[in-house]
Amino acid sequence: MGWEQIEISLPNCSSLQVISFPVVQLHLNRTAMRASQKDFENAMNQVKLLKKDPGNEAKLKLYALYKQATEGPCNMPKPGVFDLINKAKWDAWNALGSLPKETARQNYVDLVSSLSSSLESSSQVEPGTDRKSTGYETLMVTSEDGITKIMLNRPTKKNALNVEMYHEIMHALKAASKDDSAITVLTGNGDYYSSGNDLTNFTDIPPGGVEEKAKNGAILLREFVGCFIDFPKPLIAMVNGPAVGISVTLLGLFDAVYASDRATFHTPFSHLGQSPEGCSSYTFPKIMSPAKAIEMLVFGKKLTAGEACAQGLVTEVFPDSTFQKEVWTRLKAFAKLPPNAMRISKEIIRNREKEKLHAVNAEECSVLQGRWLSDECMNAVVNFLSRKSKL
Ligand SMILES: CCCCCCCCCCC/C=C/C(=O)SCCNC(=O)CCNC(=O)[C@H](O)C(C)(C)COP(=O)(O)OP(=O)(O)OC[C@H]1O[C@@H](n2cnc3c(N)ncnc32)[C@H](O)[C@@H]1OP(=O)(O)O
Repeated sequence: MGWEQIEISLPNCSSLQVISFPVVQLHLNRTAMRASQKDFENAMNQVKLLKKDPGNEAKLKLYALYKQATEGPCNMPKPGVFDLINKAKWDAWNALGSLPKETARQNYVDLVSSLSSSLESSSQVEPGTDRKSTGYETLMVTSEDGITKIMLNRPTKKNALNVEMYHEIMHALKAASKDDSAITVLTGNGDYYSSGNDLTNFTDIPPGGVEEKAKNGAILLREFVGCFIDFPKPLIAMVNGPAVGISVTLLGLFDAVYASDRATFHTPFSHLGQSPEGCSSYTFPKIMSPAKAIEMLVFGKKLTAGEACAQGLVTEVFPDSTFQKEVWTRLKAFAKLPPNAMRISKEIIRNREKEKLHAVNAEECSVLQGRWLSDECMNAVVNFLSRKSKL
C-alpha cells in the first residue's frame, strides 16, 4: 500500500515521499514530560517504518510539527495558489503559530506514537483479500456465465477514479476484449456508481509543474476514452447509484445502460471550471438533443434515472430493491446469444462513427488540458479539497 502522493518532507522537507514500510510497534518513554532529542529522532525513524498510509491530514501535521520543532515558527513566503502541495504544507506549518519548539517536538512524538498503534491495529482487520483475489487495487474483476464484470471498488471514496483506476480500467477492458466472455459489464461497489474524476488527482504535481500535469492528464484521458470507443463486444453499464462527471459522459459510448431508480446523473463541468469529455460533446446532443445536452453539460442539471431514461441516455430503470436480480437475469440471457453475431452487429452499428469519435475525443482532451490550467478550475478544485480537508 503506497502513501498518497502528497509531498511532505520527512524528515528534511526536500523531496516527495512515497513510502511503504512494515509496521513496528513504537516503544517510547511515555513517562517523560518532554520528549528528548533521542525520542524525537526515534519518532522520525518510526515514521519511515509505518506500513500504511496515515493519510494526507496526518502527514501534513507531522510535517508541520517537524518544521516547528526544528526551525521554529514559519517565516517562509506563502506559496502561490497553484502550488497546491507547498501551499498545504505552508498552511499546516503556519497554523502552529508560535508553538514552542519543545512542545512541537513532544506533539510530534505523541502523534507518531498514536499513528503507529492505530495503523497497526487497522492493518490486522483489513487483510485486503479482494484486491489480492483479483490482482487489481481499485477494481474487482470477475468472469462467469459468459460475462466479464468490472466493478469499481473504492466505495469509501464513492468510486472516484484515481490515476491508478484509469490505468486498471484500461487494462481490464483490454483483457475483457480478448477473453472468452460474450459481454462486459461495468458497475460500482457500494452506494455510488462513481463520483467521477478523483479531484486529488490534481494534487500530485510533477517536477515539470502544472503544465506537465495537464499534458499528462490529457494523454491519459485520450487513451482511456479511446478504450471505450474501440471496445469490440457489447459493453453494458449497471448504474447502481449516483454517477458524476466522466462516469456519466462515458455512458454515451456504452451499448446498454441499466440504472437503479436510486441513480442520478450529474455533470457539473462548468461548476468545476472544466469542459465535457468522454465524447459527450458529440454523443449527448445526438442522444438527447442539443438543448437537453447543454442543460446537463453546460448548466450542470442533475437528472434522475427516470429523466435520463426519457432522454435516451439510460436504456431502462429498475427499482433498487430488484435491480441486481432483474438485470443479472437479463444479462445472463444476453450472454447466451452467439458471441460472434453480437460482435459483428455491434461493429456494423458503431464502426462508421469510430473515426469521428476518436477525433472528438482528441479535441475534448486538448480543450480540457487548457481548462485544467485555468483559475476557474484551480479554484474549484482547491475549494473541494479544502472542504474535505485534503489540503
Ligand atoms: C490535471 C489533472 C489530470 C488528472 C488526471 C485526469 C484524468 C482525466 C480526468 C477526466 C475529467 C473528469 C472530470 C470529472 O469527472 S468532473 C467530476 C468530478 N467529481 C466531482 O466533482 C464530485 C466530487 N465529490 C462530491 O461532490 C461528493 O463527494 C459527492 C457528492 C460525490 C458525495 O458526497 P457525500 O457527502 O455523500 O460523500 P463525501 O463527500 O463525504 O465522500 C466520501 C469520501 O469520498 C471522497 N470523494 C468523493 N468523491 C470524490 C472525488 N470525485 N474526488 C476525490 N474524493 C472524492 C470524499 O472526499 C470523501 O473522502 P473522505 O472520507 O476521505 O473525506
